[in-house]
Amino acid sequence: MKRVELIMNPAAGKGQLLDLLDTITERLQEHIEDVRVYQTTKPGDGAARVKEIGTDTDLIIAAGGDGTVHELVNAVSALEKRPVFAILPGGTCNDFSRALGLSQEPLDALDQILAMRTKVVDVGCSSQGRYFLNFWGIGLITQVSLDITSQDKQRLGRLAYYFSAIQNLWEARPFHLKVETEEGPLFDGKAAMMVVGNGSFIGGVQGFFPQSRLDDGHFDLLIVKEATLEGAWSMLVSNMTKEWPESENLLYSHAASVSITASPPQEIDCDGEKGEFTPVELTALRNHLTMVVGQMPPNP
Ligand SMILES: Nc1ncnc2c1ncn2[C@@H]1O[C@H](COP(=O)(O)OP(=O)(O)OP(=O)(O)O)[C@@H](O)[C@H]1O
Repeated sequence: MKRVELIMNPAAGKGQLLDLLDTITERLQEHIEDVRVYQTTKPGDGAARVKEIGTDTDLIIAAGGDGTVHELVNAVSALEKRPVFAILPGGTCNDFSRALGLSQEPLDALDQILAMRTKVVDVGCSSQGRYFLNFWGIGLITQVSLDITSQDKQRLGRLAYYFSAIQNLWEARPFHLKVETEEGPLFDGKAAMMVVGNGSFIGGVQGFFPQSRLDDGHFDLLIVKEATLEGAWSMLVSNMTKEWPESENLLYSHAASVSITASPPQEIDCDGEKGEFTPVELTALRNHLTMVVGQMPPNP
């Protein structure tokens, strides 16, 4: 490993990575010949930096929260020849870094990065031109995250997501959902939420897809027909037991590609980014990125 580019969002989290930047840079320089550090100043900066350096680096380290990782993954995934990609977690949830078994302590995660154990992982891709590592969702999941302000996140951290989820259960706005996969029609009916998982963590927990694999070329699909406490409870239990939740109200499946339409059109939450609407087609790009891992649990 000769050339490393650390791209850091100094505004992520509570600025915890910025406080450690000197230590992080020194440690990298002890092990790597050519270390370049780039601090973003606004959204879009990190992606522009990736385009600028292109393949002129062996490793890109995305230092920040899920928003920073999402922006950089979108830039790196679009490259023909992609450098190894690592995450230095510095946000509230840090979902994909958890799925990769990386420590949530930045300096411990840095040691794991320097150990350079890697794994090829799938990346989700939408017909709207967006790549994603963690999840794509509509319905309740979008409502939950729309209701969380950045002050809530600063104050309550991951708890903000739980409070918002409980609040939104009572206000779920059902819609008509039609889903087809490469195997044919999967669902046509009333739904409160659909989540397509690439990684196993969403909002810092493994409640939706406890047995997900990162390299099987398939998404995990979850359709919640009605938002009920019973469904929420079975997901909570599955988070603890790591078994699939069982409920007539929930439909689980796997697919390599999926086509989704909703009426009325639904606002999408894709790895925490909002603003796009259904209809959409999603494809799991098998083994699209090589990523640095920490302690990975054995495959289910
Ligand atoms: N210097 C900057 N100032 C403000 N925003 C920035 C800057 N650099 C990048 N951004 C944008 O900030 C957004 C949020 O970043 P990120 O998600 O990493 O932090 P966070 O919101 O604190 O973490 P989390 O999402 O895990 O709570 C990203 O979409 C990113 O594009």
